[in-house]
Amino acid sequence: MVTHFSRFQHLLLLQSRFLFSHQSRVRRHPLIRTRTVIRSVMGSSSKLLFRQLFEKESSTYTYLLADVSHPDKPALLIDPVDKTVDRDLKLINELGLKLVYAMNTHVHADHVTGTGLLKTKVSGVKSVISKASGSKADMFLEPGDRVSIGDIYLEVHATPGHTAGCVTYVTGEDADQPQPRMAFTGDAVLIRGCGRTDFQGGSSDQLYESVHSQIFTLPKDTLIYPAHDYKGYEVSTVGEEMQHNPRLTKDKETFKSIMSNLNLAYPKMIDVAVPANMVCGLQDLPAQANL
Ligand SMILES: N[C@@H](CCC(=O)N[C@@H](CSS)C(=O)NCC(=O)O)C(=O)O
Ligand SMILES: [Fe+2]
Repeated sequence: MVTHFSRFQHLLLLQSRFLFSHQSRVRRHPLIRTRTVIRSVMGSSSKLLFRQLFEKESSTYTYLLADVSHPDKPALLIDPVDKTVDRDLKLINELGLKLVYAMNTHVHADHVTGTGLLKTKVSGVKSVISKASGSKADMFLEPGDRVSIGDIYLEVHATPGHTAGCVTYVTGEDADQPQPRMAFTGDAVLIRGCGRTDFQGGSSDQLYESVHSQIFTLPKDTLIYPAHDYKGYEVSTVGEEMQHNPRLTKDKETFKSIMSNLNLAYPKMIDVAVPANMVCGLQDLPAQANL
């Protein structure tokens, strides 16, 4: 009995040492602050390379996704900004990726998209946006369409309301896709906020319906990656926003009243950005003819 007890104790000790050293490794690892490592700790697919990049003047997030298990390492960018195209391309080259798609969640009003510029710098890149946006691009998406890079795909969900053509890109639900799922919500859902609805065909009624039917119906652990953040957040989840979003947790009438009383100044670049983004960001460049 004594021997048995001490063996048991020994096992407990070994187990607690393992847990302790594992936790310590995770806490002390110098790369833990990068989002790639966090994603792999969370159990994402090992095929997916994921980076969240920031453009500080417009507080815009650009997302880089690639399938690094594929020999070509095909990659896509979501919501690239013209001013940070060179930074993004440097990273893509350093990582040995092949940029295939430059996508937008909507026609942005606060910055010029980098999609057109990317097309002039990397041959074969295709610009992608929703058909409902009315913008120029190489590929037009409709609800339910999929955009694939290697084995990874994004599914298109129509989420109008901030603009008429807004879409959310959601990683696939199959077991071999990155888990938990990731939703790139553009300006439909911001962390603890949402996109304004006072221009570009915006409608608070429609935004409320879009979010509740297309985003809040995803699994609660789905990661939310917005196009902007003004408050210092990086990522949220569907469950977290369903519980804590100060606008979208309200009933529709209260939401509509909040949205009509935001009193926000128009984005500083709106008069430049919207016309430029309707032609893929290239209104002043000769390459426009190639779009
Ligand atoms: N001050 C910024 C513009 C800020 C702004 O209007 N942001 C938009 C998203 S970009 S179209 C928005 O929807 N904001 C919602 C909110 O609650 O802040 C500038 O001048 O560029
Ligand atoms: Fe926007």
